[in-house]
Amino acid sequence: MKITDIKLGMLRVPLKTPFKTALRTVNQVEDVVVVIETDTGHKGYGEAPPTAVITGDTHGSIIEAIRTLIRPKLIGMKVENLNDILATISQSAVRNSSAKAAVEIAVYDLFAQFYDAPLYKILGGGEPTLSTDITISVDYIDKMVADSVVAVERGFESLKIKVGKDIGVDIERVKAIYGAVEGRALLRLDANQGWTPKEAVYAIRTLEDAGIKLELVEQPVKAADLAGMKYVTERVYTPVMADESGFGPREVIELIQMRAADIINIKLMKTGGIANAMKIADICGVYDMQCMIGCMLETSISVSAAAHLAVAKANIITKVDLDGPSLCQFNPVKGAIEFDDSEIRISDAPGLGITQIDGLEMLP
Ligand SMILES: C[C@H](N)C(=O)N[C@H](CCC(=O)O)C(=O)O
Ligand SMILES: [Mg+2]
Repeated sequence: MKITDIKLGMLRVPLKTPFKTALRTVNQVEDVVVVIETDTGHKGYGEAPPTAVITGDTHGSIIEAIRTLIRPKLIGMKVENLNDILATISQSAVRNSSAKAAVEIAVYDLFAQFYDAPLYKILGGGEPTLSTDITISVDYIDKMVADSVVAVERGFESLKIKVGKDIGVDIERVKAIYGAVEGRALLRLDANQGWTPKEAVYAIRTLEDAGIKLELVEQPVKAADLAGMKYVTERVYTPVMADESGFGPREVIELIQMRAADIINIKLMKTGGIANAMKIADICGVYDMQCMIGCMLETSISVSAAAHLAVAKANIITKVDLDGPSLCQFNPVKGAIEFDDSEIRISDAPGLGITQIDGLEMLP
């Protein structure tokens, strides 16, 4: 199965409600879609969101990297020579992790189709179901409480509460939400780098002292401040999870060796795709460290790849934050994965199982 072309498109889907974090506010998913064509007629799909505040990637940088640095090298390569293709993508440029992830996901989609098996079986097997949390955007306290109650009533058992805007209000936000949903859902906080190390320790200890049990706190301090991550991790009982601080395997090894986090959030858009994500899961397995599988603002194209990976590594990837498609007003992707509120069911069709993408605008 030879790669004959790599085409790009744009997929736009409005969100149900604005997505607000300490880093940004977004109203719609607007992602670059990769379609890899082959001489057998099979197509592989991938997706890259422009999360400039986290990955540095924009629409322009994603499109340019794929068109000029990756596409010319991949055309003519055989899908069954997966490791050659992975090395070629990885060596095509430094960084550009979202562009690399989108292409790699499409290649894995084809590789699994070549063997006529769903991707998770190629990655190691497992049960094709997952349960995800849902994000509660940082907002006025009353709005966050109302959103949390609705999410719990829809059956979500884990809520990812965005904080990191103002330490005093953040503490009140979490207390109010905990009071409203206590015993009905686990609370994960994500500060998206919004606190200083001292603020983070103060906030988490204040919540712990108030008897509030948090499942974890994600990325309390600036991404590059590993000493700050360690400072917080050492001083609180609540597990601290690294997100923006850990992109690839090397950074994760550093985080582990420094003991700067208790959990790692693996996202394909940070790792540059599935191969590095598997390496990170294996590294964490060696150190008995748990992982979360996370996503950016993505539809079911790339979220389905993350879901396949998660079920294949379910012994290490024990936490799931794959709510991108749930935040969208509609699902433009047919096949792949089915969402029933918190429950995700992976298709048993070959590859990612994508059969149709509505509203995909191909780029010239
Ligand atoms: C969508 C997912 N639940 C999430 O919260 N991801 C964010 C980053 C997403 C973004 O800003 O696009 C995270 O874990 O920090
Ligand atoms: Mg995060």
